Amino acid sequence: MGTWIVNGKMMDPQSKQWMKAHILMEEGKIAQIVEGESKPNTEGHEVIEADGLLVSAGFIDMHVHFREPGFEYKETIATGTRSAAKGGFTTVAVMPNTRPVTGSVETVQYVLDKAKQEGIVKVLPYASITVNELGRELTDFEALAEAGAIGFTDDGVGVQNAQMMKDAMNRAQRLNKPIIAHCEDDSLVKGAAVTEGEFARQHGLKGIPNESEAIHVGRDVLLAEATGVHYHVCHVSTEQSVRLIRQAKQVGVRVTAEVCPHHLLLSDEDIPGMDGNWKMNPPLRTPRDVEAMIEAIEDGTIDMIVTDHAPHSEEEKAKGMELAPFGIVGLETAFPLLYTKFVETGRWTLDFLLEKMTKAPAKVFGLPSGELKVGSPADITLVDLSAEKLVDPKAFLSKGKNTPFTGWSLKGWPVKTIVDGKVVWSE
Ligand SMILES: NC(=O)N[C@@H](CC(=O)O)C(=O)O
Ligand SMILES: [Zn+2]
Ligand SMILES: [Zn+2]
Repeated sequence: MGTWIVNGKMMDPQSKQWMKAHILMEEGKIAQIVEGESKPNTEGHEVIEADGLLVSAGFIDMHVHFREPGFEYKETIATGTRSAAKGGFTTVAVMPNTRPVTGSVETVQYVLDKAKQEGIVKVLPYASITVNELGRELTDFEALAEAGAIGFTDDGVGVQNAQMMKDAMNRAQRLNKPIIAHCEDDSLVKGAAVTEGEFARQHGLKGIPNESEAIHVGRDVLLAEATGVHYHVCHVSTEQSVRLIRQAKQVGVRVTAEVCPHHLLLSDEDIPGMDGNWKMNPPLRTPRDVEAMIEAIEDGTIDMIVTDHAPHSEEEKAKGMELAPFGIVGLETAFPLLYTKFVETGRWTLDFLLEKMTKAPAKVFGLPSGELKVGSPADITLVDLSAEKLVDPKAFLSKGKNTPFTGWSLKGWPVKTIVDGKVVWSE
C-alpha cells in the first residue's frame, strides 16, 4: 500500500507551468505523478488531500547547528529536526562546532546514531577540518569520510593559516569531498559584534569590516583553483565576497556559495538597539551589501539559500549585543520570510525560490532528493501559500527562540512535511 497526495499544486518540470498534480508514494519513493484535474484511482492506498496547497520537494538546508553533543540546552538533534520539519525541511546538514567537536569517527557516528534514533528528518554530518576547530592540525579526513562525513568545515571560525587550508583542500579533493568555509580573518575582527557601518557609528561600537570575510574568500578561491577542490563559501554577506566568487566562477574555479535569509532581508540599519537577537556571524551588513546578496542569488553567483540555524538559550541572548553569543534560529521562518518578501512582492518567481531551497543544494552536494520526480525519495513539503501568521518564537519547536523576526506578519507556511513517504510533521 502506498500513499497518494492528491489535488496539490505543482510545477511541471518540462513546461514550467503550475498545474494540479497527484503524487503516489510507495516504499519511500515517488512512484507516480499524474497531472491534471481528474484524480487518479486511489483505491487501496492512503490519501493525503492537498487541495489548495503547494506541493514542493522537501526543503534542504546545508547549514544548521543542532548543538549535539555537548550543548543540548541550546538544541538537540530531536528538537532541531522537529524545528526543521515544521519549517518544511526534509534534509539538513549539521555543523561540527559541538562539544566535543565533530572531528572524530566516534562523534560522527554519535551524530548519525542520534539522528537515526531521535531525528525525524535526514541529517547529514560535516566533520571539522582541524582538530577541535583550533586550526593547528588536520583531522583524519579519510576515516571521517568513511564514517559518513559529507564534507569538511571549521564553521564558527575561519581557518587562519593558508597552508593549513591548502593541505585540507588537497586531502578533501583526493576524497572527492567539499571544503565548506566560514570565512573570517581573526586579525581583522578582534571582538566586534556588529558590522562596520551606521549602527556601529551611532552606538560608538567597533565594527567587523567586510574585508575580514572577503580576504578569506579571495585566498581560498585561489587555493581552490590550485588544488581543484570543490570549495563552498558559508553565509556570504559582503559585496566584496560576491565580486570574488563571481570572478572565480568566470575563470572556472569549482566554487559554490550560500546566503542566509537574514542577509537578504536585513541590514545593520534595521537593528533596533542593543538586542542580542540581532547578533549573528557574519553580522548584518550595510544596505548596499544586502542588495549585492540579492543580485548574487539572482545571477547565480550564490547557488543556494541556507538558514545557518544557530540556537542559543534566552539567558545567553539576554546578555545584549556586546556579550551575547553570535547566531539566530532560522528553520521555522525561512520559507515564509522569503516567500512573503521576494515572491509576494513580485521580485522572484515561486519556482526560483523553491529551486534555491531544493534542487540547487541537492545538485551542488550530490544529494538524491531535491526534485519531484518518479524514483526520487518521497521527501515532500506541503505549503499553504495563503496562510498568514505572525512570527511567534514561543510556537517554535526549536529550543532556540533567538530571532530578529518576532511579530513579522508572513504568508506561506508549511503545513505537512513528508520524509521517505512518511508524514513526520503536520500542522
Ligand atoms: N552564525 C552564527 O552566528 N553562529 C554560529 C557559528 C557560525 O555559523 O559561524 C553558531 O554556531 O552559533
Ligand atoms: Zn559560520
Ligand atoms: Zn554556522
